[in-house]
Parts: sequence; C-alpha cells; structure tokens
Amino acid sequence: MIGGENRAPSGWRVAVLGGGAWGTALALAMLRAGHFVRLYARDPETVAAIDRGENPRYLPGIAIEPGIVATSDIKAALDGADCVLAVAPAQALRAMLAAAKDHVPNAVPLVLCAKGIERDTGALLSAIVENILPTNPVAALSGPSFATDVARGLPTAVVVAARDADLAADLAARFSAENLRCYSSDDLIGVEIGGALKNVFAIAAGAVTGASLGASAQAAMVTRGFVELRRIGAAFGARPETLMGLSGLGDLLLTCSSAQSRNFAYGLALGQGKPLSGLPLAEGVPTAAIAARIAAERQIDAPIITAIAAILDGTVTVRQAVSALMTRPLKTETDI
Ligand SMILES: NC(=O)C1=CN([C@@H]2O[C@H](COP(=O)(O)OP(=O)(O)OC[C@H]3O[C@@H](n4cnc5c(N)ncnc54)[C@H](OP(=O)(O)O)[C@@H]3O)[C@@H](O)[C@H]2O)C=CC1
Ligand SMILES: O=C(CO)COP(=O)(O)O
Repeated sequence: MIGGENRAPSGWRVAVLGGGAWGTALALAMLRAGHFVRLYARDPETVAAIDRGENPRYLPGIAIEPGIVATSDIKAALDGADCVLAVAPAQALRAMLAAAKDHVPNAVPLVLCAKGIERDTGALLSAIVENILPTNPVAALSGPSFATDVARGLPTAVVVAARDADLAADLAARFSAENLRCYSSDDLIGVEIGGALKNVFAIAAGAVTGASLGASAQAAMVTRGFVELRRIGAAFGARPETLMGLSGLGDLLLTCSSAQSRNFAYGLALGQGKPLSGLPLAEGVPTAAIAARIAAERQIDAPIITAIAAILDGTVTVRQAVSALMTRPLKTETDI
C-alpha cells in the first residue's frame, strides 16, 4: 500500500471470481494493494497451478507471488468478502453470478471487470448484476490494461466507476497501488460501453492489418470507429468525456495498436484468412453481433460495427466490407 492522503486504509477481504488471465492479474494487483485475496477458479487444475506459483494456461511465464488463496469452492471464496471482483468473460457472467448468488455477502460492492454486452439479451453487465444481486452496489473497473502488464507490475492506469461517486472513489483508493493508478468516475454506463465496444474495433484494427490495407486505413478505421462508439454511448446515456477517457479512447489506443490484444490478434487472423478456431477469448466477437443489432434497432449509424458483425458471421469478406464502407454517401465529418 502506498502513502498519500487520498488513499483509503487497506486490508479488505477481496474475492476475485475467475481464474483466467485477468482474474489472476487482478488478484495479484489486489494483493499488492494490501488486501487479503481469495481467487475462485472453477478448474481445480488452475487452483493447483496458482498454489504452485503459476497459471501456465492463462499467464504463461509469469510468476504468481505467494499470498493468494485459490479455491474452486465459490462459497469459500466469497465467505466474509468485503468486495467481489467478477472476472469471467461477459457471456459467462450471468452463469457465474447465478452460482455465486447465495454466497455473496449482502451489500458488498460487486465490481465488474469483464468487457462486453450480453449477446442474447443486449444487457449491459451492470444490468445483469442488478438483476441477480439487487442489494449489492455495482461498479466497473476498465481501461487500457493488459493482464500480463498488470501481473508483471508494470505501470497501468484504469478507471473504477459506480453510480455513487463516493463508492467509486473509495474503491479506486483501495485498489490503487504503486503501479496501479485507479481513477474514479460516476459514469458507470459510459465506462461499461467504452470497454465493451473497443473490443469490436480492436478486431477491426487487426483485420485491417491482417489484410494489409495500410496504416492510413488503420487510422481512419479507429477514428471513425470512435465516432460509432460515441454514438452508441450517447444512446445509452454515456457522458462524452467518459468515452474520451481511459475506458474508451484509452483502451482503443491500446488494443487497436497491439497484437498483444487478443481481439486484435483475432482480427489479424481474420484479415489473413487464417483459421479462427482455438484462438484465445475475443470478447469483441459476441459484442459485435449484439452491438450491430442494437444499432439497427435504435437506428444508430454504425457501419464499421455492422461490417465487423457481417464479416464475423461470414456474410461478407473483409475486402467486400471495405469496399462498401469506402463507397458510402459522403458527409460532413462533424456529423456524429
Ligand atoms: N486479459 C486481459 O488482458 C484483460 C481482460 N479483460 C476482460 O476480463 C474478462 C475475462 O478475461 P480473461 O480473464 O482475460 O479471460 P480468460 O480466457 O483468460 O479466462 C476466462 C476465465 O473465466 C473462467 N470462466 C469462464 N466461464 C466461467 C463460468 N461460467 N464460471 C466461472 N468461471 C468461468 C474460465 O474458467 P475455465 O478455465 O475453467 O474455462 C477462465 O478462468 C473479459 O471480459 C476480458 O475482456 C479486461 C482487461 C484486461
Ligand atoms: O481489454 C484489454 C486491455 O485493456 C485486453 O484486451 P484483449 O482482450 O483484446 O486482449
């Protein structure tokens, strides 16, 4: 725990639900911030590996320092927790919360750490929490942060959002440590939308690179993609300045420019015409489909999202999508 008068006292019992790359990295981050950490991984092999000081399936080559109590018993993980971090993939959140529901202590904050929109329902993840755990305040942690960077203790900045600004500030203070700087926000929806939609554009950026369309096309796609992100954000009530921040522009910059991003890597394979099966989690795949549906239903102009969804469902090729995007009617740039 580092000093500074805006830092709250530490020593919470933090339950981290999800033993993948991000759950493991956040468990380490919480440990370094001075908390008592229990990590729930449903796979006993992951638990055994973390006990040995590694998570080779999800964080190969990274040493897991001692102190995290790993368990595949979700009840034990949640017993007496002061705070819960939900770190399963977005499409698995509902199932994981259903398993956790009876064991989450009343009124403790539930912090969403996944980035996505539920594909079947169009629900934002906060709505799923509010539905399953109505007495637990919901927060979201998002921003440009590769699990490997955080696990290695490299300097990283994220944003922690909750509707209650005081709760967001308290969580941000408690989670911050020497190399994890947490900003706070009361724009929960804005932070969620930024994190969810950037994954779709990271796939698009990978596809542009994979199809060798050039750096100019890449910059155009990211810029116009950001316009679409802001349009959809506005439709959900997100504040524009939130989307200009870490969860939104910040995460777009990171994941649209690095093959370290699994979404970018997925798009790269797509653009190169390589097989997609067996690739790691790419949250942008289900989110593209539901974001395209939301845009169509709400009559939001989102041609890049729509194109990515069509490429992913095999309706059009990358080249056909690019051609369609380039021949759309001309317009003023400031029409957002
Ligand atoms: N990796 C990163 O750099 C970052 C990831 N995120 C976000 O965090 C979320 C999780 O990503 P990440 O950890 O990287 O994904 P991984 O693919 O690395 O791990 C997913 C984990 O979730 C577990 N899981 C899946 N379904 C369930 C379920 N129903 N109940 C309990 N556990 C389940 C998996 O368990 P099992 O092994 O048994 O399948 C696995 O441990 C995503 O939304 C991602 O966008 C956000 C910021 C950074
Ligand atoms: O969200 C992330 C970094 O902020 C991780 O991105 P990927 O899931 O694309 O690897």
